Amino acid sequence: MTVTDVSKATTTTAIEVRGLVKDFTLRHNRSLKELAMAKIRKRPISDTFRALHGIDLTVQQGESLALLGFNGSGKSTLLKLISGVMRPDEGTIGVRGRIAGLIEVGAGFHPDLTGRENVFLNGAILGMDEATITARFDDIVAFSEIERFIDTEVKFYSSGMFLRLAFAVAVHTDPEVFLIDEILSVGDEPFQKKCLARIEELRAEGRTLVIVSHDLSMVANLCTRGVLLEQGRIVADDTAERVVARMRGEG
Ligand SMILES: Nc1ncnc2c1ncn2[C@@H]1O[C@H](COP(=O)(O)OP(=O)(O)OP(=O)(O)O)[C@@H](O)[C@H]1O
Repeated sequence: MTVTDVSKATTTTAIEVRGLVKDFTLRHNRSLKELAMAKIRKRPISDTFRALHGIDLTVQQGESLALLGFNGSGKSTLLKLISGVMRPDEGTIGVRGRIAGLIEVGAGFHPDLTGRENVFLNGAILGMDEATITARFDDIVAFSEIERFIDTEVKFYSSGMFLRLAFAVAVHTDPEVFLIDEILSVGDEPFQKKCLARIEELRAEGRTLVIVSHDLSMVANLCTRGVLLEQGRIVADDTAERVVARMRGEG
């Protein structure tokens, strides 16, 4: 986790983000001649792109928040910073409680290990001890419905199979804060429905959810709050329904 200081936040705060800035370096492929000319002319061969411009966001425990915005607006970058897989250039991030993130298909899995070995690896990354993973192993595999392939190396898995195992492990870590990026879309419809039902249960139990999705109907149903990003800035923070309506040009 990047920073875990929620001292100034209230006791019900789950996520506290202040002044978050993220820059990426854009490199350009150039020929040797162009590189030499750039050096002679003292022109930079790379430039910086600011993906997030000082984001402030507080999420209360038990809130279900949809991060919305068009392609490239900074949603995944913000989620990666909150989950701790990426570090900000400026600003602070505080998260209270056990956090599980489904951010990229296959992230946290080792390709040369089997599904079974990866359940233990991924479970450990998400903070479960070996005895707990062993106790929950059968439930994890049953949820994923990929029993037949559990001893196959995951480099042979399809993206839907990765999602199945990753989602199954993540929900069995008993997360207090659950971050989900677009990846549900790689699951087939029955599995997506099963994931959504489980997410609903987590919400009903008072877990904090942050969801990135382009499925506007789904997030309008699932989430209570919507935050709209535009070019790395928050431009709306309202009910999910109203933010979805605005994105559809109705608001
Ligand atoms: N590793 C990286 N290197 C360079 N630029 C990046 C990197 N990751 C993201 N970006 C850029 O940052 C901006 C925000 O990207 P991000 O993936 O957060 O957007 P998004 O809102 O999740 O988009 P989408 O809806 O298409 O998934 C984009 O312009 C993207 O090209």
